[in-house]
Amino acid sequence: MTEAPRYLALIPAAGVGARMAAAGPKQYLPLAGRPMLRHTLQAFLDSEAIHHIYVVVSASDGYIDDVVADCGQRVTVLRRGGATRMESIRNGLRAIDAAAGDRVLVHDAARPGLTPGLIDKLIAEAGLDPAGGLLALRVVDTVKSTRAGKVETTPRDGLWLAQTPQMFPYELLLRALESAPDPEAITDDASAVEMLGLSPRLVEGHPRNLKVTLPVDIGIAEMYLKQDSQ
Ligand SMILES: Nc1ccn([C@@H]2O[C@H](COP(=O)(O)OP(=O)(O)OP(=O)(O)O)[C@@H](O)[C@H]2O)c(=O)n1
Ligand SMILES: C[C@](O)(CO)[C@H](O)COP(=O)(O)O
Repeated sequence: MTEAPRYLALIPAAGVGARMAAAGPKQYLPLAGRPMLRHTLQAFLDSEAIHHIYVVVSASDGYIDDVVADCGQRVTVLRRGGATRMESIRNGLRAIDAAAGDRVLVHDAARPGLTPGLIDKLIAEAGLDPAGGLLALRVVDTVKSTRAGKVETTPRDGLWLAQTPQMFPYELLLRALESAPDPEAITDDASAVEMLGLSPRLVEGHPRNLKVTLPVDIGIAEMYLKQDSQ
């Protein structure tokens, strides 16, 4: 009988938040009374499917110890952040205690609206898929392109916006990131896996799982997080 895989979370949290332009890294901004990253961690702590949680931060990070102080033994901090998201993830994958069949769920620290329900849905629908899977949203607006030097409309049918978590067998993700022709140009983990000719499964996500990127996103994320505490 084949054993069920272990599910490990890997949270890249070594960015500087240039587009947020706050006084410090955006993953530590207070949202509904807690640092953003603490909300993100809570979704994984509340999912019984998650065996262990790894957080990748920069070597000089001065905030993380306070944030994980009450998280217990299921959280490990890796001070191995790189210059790009992909580099931070690659460094993290090389450092975690993972076996061949384990699945790794990579999730942005900057998506604090994730819920245990969304994690469990991703695992239920794609947990055993050999090509992995990710949460994503169907495009609901009309899409314009200016790439050809003029305005063109691209049919939205079949277009999705990638969210995280993005989940893959450990060995596959590491191989994909180590063999990608230009890993620094890749903006999500699934792209690296697609370059190996595989087709990760798309699982319908939720708007509350937005990536907090610009100052305007703070209020939206807080609205969802405050709803949870009512
Ligand atoms: N060198 C980097 C860059 C990003 N990230 C992480 O990757 C996630 C998604 O990246 P993004 O939202 O782009 O965050 P930043 O890189 O911090 O933002 P910006 O691009 O505006 O600087 C974030 O949780 C961020 O902390 C990381 O671990 N290491
Ligand atoms: C991985 C990601 O969250 C998918 O939407 C996103 O691409 C990462 O953020 P970035 O701003 O593109 O680095």
